[in-house]
Amino acid sequence: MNVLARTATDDSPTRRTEAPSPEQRSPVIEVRSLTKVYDPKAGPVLDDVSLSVEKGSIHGIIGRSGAGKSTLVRCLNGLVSPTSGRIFVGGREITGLRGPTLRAARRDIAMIFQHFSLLSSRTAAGNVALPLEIAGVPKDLIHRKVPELLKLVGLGGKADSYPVELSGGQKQRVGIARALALEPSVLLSDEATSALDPETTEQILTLLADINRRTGISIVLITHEMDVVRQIADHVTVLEGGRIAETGPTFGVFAFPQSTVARSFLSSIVAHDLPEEVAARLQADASDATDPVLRITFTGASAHDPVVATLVERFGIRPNILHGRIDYIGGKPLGIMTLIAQGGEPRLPAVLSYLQSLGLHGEVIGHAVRSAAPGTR
Ligand SMILES: Nc1ncnc2c1ncn2[C@@H]1O[C@H](COP(=O)(O)OP(=O)(O)OP(=O)(O)O)[C@@H](O)[C@H]1O
Repeated sequence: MNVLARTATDDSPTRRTEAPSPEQRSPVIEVRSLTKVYDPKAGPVLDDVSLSVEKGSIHGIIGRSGAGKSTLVRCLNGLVSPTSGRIFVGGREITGLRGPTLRAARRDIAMIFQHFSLLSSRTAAGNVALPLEIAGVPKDLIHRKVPELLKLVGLGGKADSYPVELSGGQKQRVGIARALALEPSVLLSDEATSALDPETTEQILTLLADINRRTGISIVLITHEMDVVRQIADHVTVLEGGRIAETGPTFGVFAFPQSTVARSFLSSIVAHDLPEEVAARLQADASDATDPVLRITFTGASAHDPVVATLVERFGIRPNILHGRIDYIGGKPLGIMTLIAQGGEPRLPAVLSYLQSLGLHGEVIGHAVRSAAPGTR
């Protein structure tokens, strides 16, 4: 990669739109059966984790607190030794490396942090120059590279500012420029936007997506926030209790989550929990006094079909819509709507096959006992 051959613009897109070339599809990181035990009495913190990060991709690793994300990232950059398993970066095994060979391998994996980790005694330019100085890059080259790196992250005018004179977003931009200085093939982002407000978070994510698109650098985003993954990651791995709950293209994982943990992350952006009053009337089995509660997931082009009108006209159902919203995951529309299909119990199989024929996912999440009180909406 040559980050210096490209410069950033202000109109950078937030999402990847270009399909990766066949060369890009090979893994830049491969983790095989990684297990980490700190304390045998506490059990493994990472338990038989295998995953692959494609070259040129933005791969989110999401999990709740304690899921093992930081341990995984520390194994990837060689700060923590796995108990067992193997890690390959750019086809080269890094597990077991020590001393100078480990340091050389780590140059190819740069990192940005939640609290930026800048030296307060150095200017923005001085911070970006640091890894180049440590690597013994000649001074004249450093003088040429540093301004280009600062320009790449949109900080061309802040070379002489000290960290205390910079906003959180600007500090993270310095952190990104410093991480890119040695032209690594992987950028690890460990909760890099967690200390930033939503607007600055979006700007930093836009910058990361732009750098990924321009330079082809692979980015691994460690986060506990679904919104971060949703905005820029093309692949996601969901960690839970040290194990992989799900992994795959972001849209597929969150449009059709298989695990409880992925579903709960989805709920955090597409709030589709039932109103309490309806939840209290919900039962698992149908009876003469119930109506089915349907959750319909709309994806892609199907998001534009007149489904609700068809439920009324063709199936004679009176839909009582409880919640509906279209959101965007990796730039693709994902709609989730929950409704009580009043009068729909007898026609349920026909309704579900109609939804399936449109490529929609219909799920009966329970059966609501009819309310005596008017207005369940
Ligand atoms: N150096 C260590 N020694 C012993 N236990 C550790 C160590 N580092 C982490 N752990 C334990 O490993 C588990 C996973 O921690 P880890 O920090 O990897 O999770 P995480 O998903 O990054 O959580 P968070 O989002 O809260 O940082 C926790 O139970 C933690 O207490």
